[in-house]
Amino acid sequence: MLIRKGIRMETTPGFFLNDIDRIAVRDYEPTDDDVVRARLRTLGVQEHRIRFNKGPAAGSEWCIYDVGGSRTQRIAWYPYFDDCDAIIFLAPVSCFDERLAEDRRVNRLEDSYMLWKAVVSSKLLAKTSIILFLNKRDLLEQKLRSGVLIRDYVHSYGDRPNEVEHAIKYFQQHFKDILRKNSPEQRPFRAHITSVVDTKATAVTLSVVEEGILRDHLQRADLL
Ligand SMILES: Nc1nc2c(ncn2[C@@H]2O[C@H](COP(=O)(O)OP(=O)(O)OP(=O)(O)O)[C@@H](O)[C@H]2O)c(=O)[nH]1
Ligand SMILES: [Mg+2]
Repeated sequence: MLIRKGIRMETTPGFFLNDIDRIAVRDYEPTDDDVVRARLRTLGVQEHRIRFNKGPAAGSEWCIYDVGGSRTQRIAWYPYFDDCDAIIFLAPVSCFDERLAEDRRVNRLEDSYMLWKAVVSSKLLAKTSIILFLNKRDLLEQKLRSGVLIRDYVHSYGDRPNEVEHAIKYFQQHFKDILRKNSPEQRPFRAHITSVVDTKATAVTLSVVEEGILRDHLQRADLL
């Protein structure tokens, strides 16, 4: 745990401890890598305005809302659904064997499926682009390598190979089926496999997402 400028940060195990000599100095300044590894719980809704000065969205300003994901925070989302072009939905694929901190009876992956179903079936969001990030791929890989068996937690996984690519394909198909069955209007299934702590790869993913959101936005404007 790091305490800095009044912010409590829980950390990805090992990452900060391995770098303790760099961090435990008086004039420590966090790097981008430190920032993405910090566990900084979002309370309520945080608004960020970003002006693009290059790429397809150059010249425009986007308003990005970061919403708290835990169950008690979700009620705060609804006022933002009204006028929103796109949602990036992060589902942690490494969490198939974990339970919610706020309700130990609920498996985290099951909770992501339920929340995804609620979001994609919302009539208010029928025209909103929804992009799924199957996130924490790196942690899924570590977990499977350490010997955790998916079928012990996800019984329907059966005899499929206990390997990262097979697992992601299986989870992804489940999200896709939920979208197909519950979306009030037909819409494409857009998914990316991510480890958002890999800032370079994430920048590439985000530029693809940016283009897609712009395209959808222009298409909607054309239809109006
Ligand atoms: N290794 C790894 N760690 C990740 C990844 N994505 C998020 N994390 C870590 O997971 C922890 C939680 O990330 P946060 O961004 O604080 O979580 P959040 O989903 O916004 O949670 P709330 O703010 O409570 O909704 C942090 O320590 C992140 O560094 C990933 O793809 N790989
Ligand atoms: Mg957050």
